[in-house]
Amino acid sequence: MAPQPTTTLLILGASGDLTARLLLPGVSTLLRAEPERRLRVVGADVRELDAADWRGRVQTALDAAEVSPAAAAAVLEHTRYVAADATDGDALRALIASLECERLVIYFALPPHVTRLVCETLERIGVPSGTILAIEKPFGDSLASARELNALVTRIVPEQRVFRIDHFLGLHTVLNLLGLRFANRLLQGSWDRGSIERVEVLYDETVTLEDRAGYYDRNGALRDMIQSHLLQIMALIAMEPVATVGERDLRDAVSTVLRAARVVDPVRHSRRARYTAGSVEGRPVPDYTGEPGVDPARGTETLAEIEVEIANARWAGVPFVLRSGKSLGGVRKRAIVYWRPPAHVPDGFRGHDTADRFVIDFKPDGFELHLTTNGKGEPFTLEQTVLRGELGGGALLPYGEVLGAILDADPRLAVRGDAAEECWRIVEPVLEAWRADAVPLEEYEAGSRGPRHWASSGS
Ligand SMILES: O=C1O[C@H](COP(=O)(O)O)[C@@H](O)[C@H](O)[C@H]1O
Repeated sequence: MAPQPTTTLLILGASGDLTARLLLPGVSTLLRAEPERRLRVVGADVRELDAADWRGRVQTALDAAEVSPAAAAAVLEHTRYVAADATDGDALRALIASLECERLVIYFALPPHVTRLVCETLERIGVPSGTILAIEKPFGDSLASARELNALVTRIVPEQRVFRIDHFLGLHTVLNLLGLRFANRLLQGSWDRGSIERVEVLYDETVTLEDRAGYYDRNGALRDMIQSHLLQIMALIAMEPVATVGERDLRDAVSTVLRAARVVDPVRHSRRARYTAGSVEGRPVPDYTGEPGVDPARGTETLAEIEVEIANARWAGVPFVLRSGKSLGGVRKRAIVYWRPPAHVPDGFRGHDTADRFVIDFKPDGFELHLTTNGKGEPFTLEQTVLRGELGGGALLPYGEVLGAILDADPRLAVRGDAAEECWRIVEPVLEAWRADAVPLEEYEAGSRGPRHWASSGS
């Protein structure tokens, strides 16, 4: 087999938190699992960063992942950091020329408005043939901006070489949804409106802003989590069976189901809230509006919920509730599929009142099947038995999984342009209703489960 070309991973925005916290560790787990990969890592950002500081960051990630000495040495030999403003055409041209690379991946670890400026620059100066663009979420900040960005990036490289990154798509449980849904008969037979009453995708976090107010306060929970990650998860739960797990089949099926999805009444079917002072896991948490970097006038929500309807023969009438928030009292990162009650439970049984459900846990990976069964001892008393299973996690961190796919030019784990637009199309009416103040911005105490009257605060 011909040797693979060396890929240069050029990280724009490399001095930021995302690179140190997620990208470099992701690259490192990839190199631990596949030390034969020929990869050069170059960081660039407007901020000056000492060469030793950058090398130290790379080395720390390689050491933490226990990458083999030979593979780590190969990366460290060539890695470097360049202080450059990538929105400046001359600076970016010089940076790309200095890479002398066989194959280039440009990774945008940048806020959406800077990503757009850099893409405009790339359109002017051009990129080496075969270049891949890997763009972090959120992809744009509205339907209109996502459309413009799609048009822009596909003037630089073809769609197949645009990787809209969503690290959730590298989560094993999320990928395992495909096996769970399509490779066993048990679930396939009851995966539709005839059997399922409601689906919830919940992503409750205990973390607060983690020094990301600059990004988060401009976006809020709906844009940060629901518009991207949770709608993608919903699509995998709801999509039609595919003939193959090939890129075209998978991404077509995701887009098709997203096209059928909508928030029927954005005022009745959305909620927003932000946290007030409280305590999370023993840590005091200040009022959101008092967090450093937050502009209280923006009215940013830290907890959001929407109810989506999928208008097709499989799902019509089944609510898909998507919720995510920060500074909550407990972590819930799961999807819950509630089955309808049986058509008839024989008279004489007692204790049958909890819906049977299938719970898919994203962190840690696993699932639970809650089934109504006969109680222990007393034969005519019903209770719920929980069957638990682990879902195979992989050797890679989600970012490693996603980066591996980028380096292999396999777009299955990336969001296609039309799907990115559909996600914005779904949330846009909600954003509009919120802008018009048609939905009140409620409050919840940090450390609680959210406003008490929200149904999703209890399940
Ligand atoms: O993309 C994001 O995801 C994280 C949650 O993902 P996890 O893998 O850490 O569970 C979220 O905290 C962050 O705000 C968001 O930007």
